[in-house]
Amino acid sequence: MWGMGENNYWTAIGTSLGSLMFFYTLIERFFPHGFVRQYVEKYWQRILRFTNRYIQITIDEYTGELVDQKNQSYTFADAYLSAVAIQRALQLKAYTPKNSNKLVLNMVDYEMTIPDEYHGVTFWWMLSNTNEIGKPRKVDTSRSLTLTFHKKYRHFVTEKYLDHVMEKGKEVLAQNQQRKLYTNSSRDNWYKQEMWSHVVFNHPATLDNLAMDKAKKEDIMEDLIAFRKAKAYYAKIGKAWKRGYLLYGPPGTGKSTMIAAISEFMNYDIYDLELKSVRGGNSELRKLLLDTSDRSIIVIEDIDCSIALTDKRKSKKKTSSKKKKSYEQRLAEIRGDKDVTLSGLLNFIDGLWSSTGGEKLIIFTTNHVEKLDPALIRRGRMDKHIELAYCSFDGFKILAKNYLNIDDHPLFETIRHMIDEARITPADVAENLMPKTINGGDCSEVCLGKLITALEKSKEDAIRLEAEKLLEEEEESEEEEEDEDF
Ligand SMILES: Nc1ncnc2c1ncn2[C@@H]1O[C@H](COP(=O)(O)OP(=O)(O)OP(=O)(O)O)[C@@H](O)[C@H]1O
Repeated sequence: MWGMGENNYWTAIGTSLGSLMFFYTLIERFFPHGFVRQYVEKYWQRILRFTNRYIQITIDEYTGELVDQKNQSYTFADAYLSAVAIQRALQLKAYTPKNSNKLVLNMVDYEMTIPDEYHGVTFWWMLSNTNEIGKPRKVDTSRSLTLTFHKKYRHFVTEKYLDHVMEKGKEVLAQNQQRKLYTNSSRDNWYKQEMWSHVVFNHPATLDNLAMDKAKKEDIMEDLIAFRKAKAYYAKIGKAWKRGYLLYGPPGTGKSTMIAAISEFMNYDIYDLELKSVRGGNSELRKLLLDTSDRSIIVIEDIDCSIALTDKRKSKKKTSSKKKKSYEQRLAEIRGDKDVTLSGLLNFIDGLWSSTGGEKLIIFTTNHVEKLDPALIRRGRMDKHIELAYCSFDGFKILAKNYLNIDDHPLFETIRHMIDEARITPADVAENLMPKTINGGDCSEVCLGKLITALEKSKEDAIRLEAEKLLEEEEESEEEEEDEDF
């Protein structure tokens, strides 16, 4: 009898389990993936709330009653959670932001729980349309994010986890945004009180396809990565989170291309500051620079041509050019334009800068590094000096890969022997490697042949230039000797 009863008992359990499995499979079959899990988690979070072992933190979408008082923390946490939701394959909505052609995935608008794990601790986030469950906010479209965690992790959350959420959220936002190129040279938007106008920046240059020695490139990448991670370090040493790069080298060696590549690598916007267009002098420069956003690169190209290189030299220049002034100078005089001075620029780089937030690179470029005032480029202002040189064999190989999609060719050996002596710029190498017709055929042989001819010519030119220089020097020293005899 007892045996029979036991059998019935197990049969009943088996049948119940079977039915449960059947219903669960049916629900999972006909409802979206994760439907059951999502609802269990949603109520689980509410249950946790009523035990006194758990703490909840709410981040509202708006800081006040008005919709324009957007809470930055909400924006970052929202972006972070969207990324977590993607990883966990939860339900998402897709949209394309204004001024962008990128598809962005975001959390759905109704109540939804997202579990997140950080350093082995599980957190629960809930997106809701109300401030507190059951209490609607005054701002119609208001939403909030509620974080639930065990109270033993209180310090961990406030000291580590929330910082992690904000940092990662910023990164996600930056990846979703398109880079912009700002310029101050057009005054089209001044009536709107906008000092900078911008276009979407889609330059194809990357540090990978930049022709440059491998070791030098790696050094730059390491420097940039270290800078990006150095927020706490800069705060600790009490310095503004900024870094200055000086790019120098002959025309066509890739200074502008490198700026575009750094912008791509860091995902920073570029502010192309045209000093000659700063008509209001140092005070306008100050306003312009205060109007730049964090995570950006401020570029002054051809710094030697943009500003009088020392204030002293400038005043000399002024007196000597009294008789013969250019049309632009006359125009500036009549308009009452004020000059940006070297001391104004230095003052900004050192002092003012500290009050403008953080994570900014400032890049100067020049073809004539020897002309620059040492005060302008001393370490601490321009922390890293990068020479963009004539094309090396390493650089050529990158260009051959970019333009011809080849890693090797029998003509490479000839090029290896010639390229250093030829002193040819990457721009000239690129010009020769560019196929003239795009017919899909392999034109490597022809393009490499063209490059070899260009290398021969360039080498011949370099020799001729050297001979002329020697001749000039000899003539000068002969003249000096004659003067001494006389
Ligand atoms: N190092 C490089 N790697 C890849 N392409 C390059 C490089 N240098 C130059 N080029 C090619 O040559 C063109 C001109 O280069 P770029 O304008 O960057 O040179 P630059 O040094 O800034 O010149 P300038 O001093 O005249 O402004 C670029 O559009 C790019 O196609």
